[in-house]
Amino acid sequence: MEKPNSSSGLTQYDQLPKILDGDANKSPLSSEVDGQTLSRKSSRNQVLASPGRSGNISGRNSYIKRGKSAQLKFEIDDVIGSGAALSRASSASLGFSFSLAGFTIPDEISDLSPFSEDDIPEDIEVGMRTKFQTEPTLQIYLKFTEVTYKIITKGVTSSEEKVILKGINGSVNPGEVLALMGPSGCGKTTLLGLLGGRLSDHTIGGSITYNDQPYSKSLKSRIGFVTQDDVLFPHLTVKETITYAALLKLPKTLTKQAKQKQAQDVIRELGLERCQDTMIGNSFVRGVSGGERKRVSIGNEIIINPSLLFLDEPTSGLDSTTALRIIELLQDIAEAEKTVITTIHQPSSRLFHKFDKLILLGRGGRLLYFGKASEAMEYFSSIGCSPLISMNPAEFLLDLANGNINDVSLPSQLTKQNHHHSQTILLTNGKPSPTDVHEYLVEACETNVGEEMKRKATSSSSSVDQETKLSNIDDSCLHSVKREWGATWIEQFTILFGRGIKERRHDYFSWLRITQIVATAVILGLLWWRSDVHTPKDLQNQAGLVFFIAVFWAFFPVFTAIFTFPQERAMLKKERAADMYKLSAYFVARTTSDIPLDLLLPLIFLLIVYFMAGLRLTSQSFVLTMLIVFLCIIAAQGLGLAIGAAVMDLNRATTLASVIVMAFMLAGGFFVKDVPVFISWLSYLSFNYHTYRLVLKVQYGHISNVIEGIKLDSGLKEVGALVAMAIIYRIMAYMSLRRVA
Ligand SMILES: Nc1ncnc2c1ncn2[C@@H]1O[C@H](COP(=O)(O)OP(=O)(O)OP(=O)(O)O)[C@@H](O)[C@H]1O
Repeated sequence: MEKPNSSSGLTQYDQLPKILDGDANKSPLSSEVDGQTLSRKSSRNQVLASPGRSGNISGRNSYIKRGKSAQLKFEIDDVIGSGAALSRASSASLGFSFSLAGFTIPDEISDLSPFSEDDIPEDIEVGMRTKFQTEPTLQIYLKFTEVTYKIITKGVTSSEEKVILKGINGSVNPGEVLALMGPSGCGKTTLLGLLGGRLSDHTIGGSITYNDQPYSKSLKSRIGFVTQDDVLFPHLTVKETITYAALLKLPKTLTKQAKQKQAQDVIRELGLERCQDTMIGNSFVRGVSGGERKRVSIGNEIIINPSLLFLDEPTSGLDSTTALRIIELLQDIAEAEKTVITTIHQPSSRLFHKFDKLILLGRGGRLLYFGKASEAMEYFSSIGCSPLISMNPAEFLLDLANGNINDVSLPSQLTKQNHHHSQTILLTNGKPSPTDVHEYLVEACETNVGEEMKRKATSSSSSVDQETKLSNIDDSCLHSVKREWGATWIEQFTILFGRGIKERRHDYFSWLRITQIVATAVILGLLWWRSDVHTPKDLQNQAGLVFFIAVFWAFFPVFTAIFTFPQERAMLKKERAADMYKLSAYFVARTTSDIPLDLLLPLIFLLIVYFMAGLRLTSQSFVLTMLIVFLCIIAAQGLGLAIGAAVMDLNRATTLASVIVMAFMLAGGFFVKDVPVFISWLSYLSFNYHTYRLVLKVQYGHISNVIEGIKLDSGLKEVGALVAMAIIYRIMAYMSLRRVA
């Protein structure tokens, strides 16, 4: 969308009365008609009339009611009055079809008389379309020139350089939606990541600027980045997800209530009210639909009112109607002067016409087109490439980018060139090879229009620069070095702690898990039913149970804790990239939020086993045994966390953990009484060893100082060792985590 009314400096709200008061010819709607194209705002008015899109612009409904008839009439007049302009119109919503011969207008549309008040669905009268994030935000224009990106893949003997992107130029202004299109593997996601500041290393070439300044960390809080896979907690509801994002991301100056209200506003704006109490879900848990999940991901990002919004294939896997809703949503967001950049795989014709600008990438990350989406077909036609049959423009462009030229007419010089070089160039049915076509398109883009594009990119950015200055928004904050956290450390900790408990309550209190613990406890209770320690043999028998308890409550937490960081890696990276919280706050919250839940199950376990098996029946012994088991769990959790954070891969982590845990168990003092000196250090590292000794002391310390060949002392050394393990393993886990986030 070209910037409407840029010189007027009016906000969209300010403009609305003008439009609706019938001054249609001077309205932004008409001012956006650029050459042969209809503006997005113009086409958006079609959407206004579609049922189901309600929102609230309280206080402005009177304008809307007054003007809607004129507005819609204006729209139809515009559409019918300009044949070429139809290419920009929201054709599908009116039932237009695109073909080589041009657009055809269905009879029922051409017969339309102007709309009357009665034609407007009720819900539109009530609320009209949602306005997005109308609070002023720093307008950012993004410009990139000659962007290149290489990766170096290291083999066993040599390393190889691979060019992912080469010579990419473009720009995008506030209020515009730029689509990145191209065949799979052409580098769309990579380009998006580069523009969004998500990729940074020395192999990046060219220049990427934000209001003519390079990327700085302070931009993080102004960028929303929606990844291709929705990174959301499956067990949180829609409302919880967006509210937690609001609490963590919105500035400290807002109260908790204000943040919650903002979350509720976003839920409403995104039309998620009906499913706000539904869990997000995943492949195991039934949750919201794919389209709703995508909207939640978008909501998570727009909650901060970002100036720049990046989206990686937001319509993938969605049906065409849902995909259309998502793209309309992006338009709504852009209209609030945000800069929106999205990759898109294979948009339908309807979707394609909704983008303002387009970048078409070819194989090897080469630029084939940058410009207005509505002018792409015209451009390719001007260089001699047109579809031979009726097809969706996006399909045609992707065919060209993929080298599929079966239904494409090509310029004569390309065919002639083949005749001259028939020895070297493969011909397919008299057509040039896809590689030649690709080269031709790249060269055409570079030589014929590359310079023009660069010039346009520069001129449009400077015009926005001018506007940005006019808007009186201080952009010095764009380049401040200091990070702005949305909450204090303590608040971050509290929010993350609460979120952790909510997300995992289902795991911990799943009936499966409780059944597992209760069943194990009952089996142990039955096997050691009312055991006593009257004889050394009985004592040896019961010591077996004590050792089992020490092993069981070490294995269990290690293998649970291993999953903690690898499972949340994507979420952690995403949230840290957005500077949502300090790593230390996340780490402490994440590791402590498991503790209450992890301590409840052993309590249930011990209550069953202790009394069934007839362990020492004094309240002091029970409490001490319980505390020792708790300490063992906390130490073992530390090891699990450290392994998970160091390896960050579940397969490798579980393999490593099983070896370590088995070694600790064998060195625990039950199986091998006299551990050889050269490996005796292993016993001191084993939490099983310390736990076993402590429980032996509590249970049988009153009988003898030597139990099962183990000399029992005060137990302080063992307690110290377990406490040290709990701390040291956690420090190791934190250090490992710093590498990845
Ligand atoms: N870290 C990496 N290591 C090796 N290859 C990489 C890396 N990152 C990207 N690539 C390669 O770069 C190319 C572009 O990847 P990218 O994900 O950007 O493509 P894409 O256009 O988004 O693909 P798709 O549409 O299938 O998602 C691919 O060939 C990919 O294999």
